Amino acid sequence: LRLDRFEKYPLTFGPTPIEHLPRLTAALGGKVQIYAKRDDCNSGLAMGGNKLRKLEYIVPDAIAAGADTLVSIGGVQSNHTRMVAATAAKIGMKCVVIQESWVPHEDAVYDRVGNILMTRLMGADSRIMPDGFDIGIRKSWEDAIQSVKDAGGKPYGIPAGASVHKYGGLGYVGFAEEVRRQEAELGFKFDYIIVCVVTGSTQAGMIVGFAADDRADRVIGIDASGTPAQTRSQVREIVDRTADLVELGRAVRDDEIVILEDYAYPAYGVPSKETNEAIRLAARTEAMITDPVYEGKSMQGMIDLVHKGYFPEGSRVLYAHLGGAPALNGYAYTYRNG
Ligand SMILES: Cc1ncc(COP(=O)(O)O)c(CNC2(C(=O)O)CC2)c1O
Repeated sequence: LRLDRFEKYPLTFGPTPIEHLPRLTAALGGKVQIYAKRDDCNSGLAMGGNKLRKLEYIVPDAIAAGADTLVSIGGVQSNHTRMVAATAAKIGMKCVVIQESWVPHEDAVYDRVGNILMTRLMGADSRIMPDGFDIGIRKSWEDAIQSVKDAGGKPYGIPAGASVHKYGGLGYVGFAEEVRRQEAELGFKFDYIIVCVVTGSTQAGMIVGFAADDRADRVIGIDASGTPAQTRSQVREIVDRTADLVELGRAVRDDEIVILEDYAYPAYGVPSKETNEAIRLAARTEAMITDPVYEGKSMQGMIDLVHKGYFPEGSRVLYAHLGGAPALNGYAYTYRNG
């Protein structure tokens, strides 16, 4: 795949570790081997996470454009806007982030802790807006870009999750290439990769990357948006754009895009009882911290799929941990009793 033709600005420590999870494997019956790839531990920038892999391919374009301000968008407890703020601080640009009201929250501290606390600490201009959840292009974001221009700045717009950005899928094509190199060292290949999907470019990049060795349909997306049709069409769009950019050489078929919709309930950013049980199981068997918005739901999905026998006995399943733990602080009330 022609990934090498794209400039990468280093924001991460490099390849992320793959670790076997023996106690979680045992807790799920021991017939499917569970591993995790720790993209949640990928950088020293403000607790890291999946968006930094994407931003490594986006930053060179922002610098080439002569921008002085990164402008992005997410919910109040967005991990993405926290990582854009971190990137701006690290490369010496200013940052404006729109934090829309994507989650009906029950905790009084929700808009003061975790991701938004760090975003503010890193000097970003974080603007809370009343608009509800939607992964698409928002007027609030376009207005923020204009406001930077009106103030004489040079804005560089990064859409939600850096997903529909022209280079949004490249980072996770690189993830697939990295996994292939690690598989060569491990002496085996993973049968499935589990990934949380919302704005789509994480899974879309993986699909293109793993299509190169005919494993696109082994990338199992667990929807956490609660708007699966919109998420699926965004994944489709990003797969096609990214496949062209890296010269995959073939079209990815619709049936190769696997997105499971059964775990996003009750709504984006609202954990179910099963989500909370999954978060506790991973924490108590492997001290692996997942969150109620994203990774808790992909963990819930993986656990359910194992119980349902979705993975043939002996399968090796790679859980992509993409970050998200800081948002737990906005759910302190939910987990007050552990
Ligand atoms: C920890 C974590 N895990 C998975 C995802 C889903 O990734 P995609 O948006 O690329 O599908 C996010 C995204 N988060 C968004 C955010 O604003 O934080 C883009 C929605 C995430 O933060």
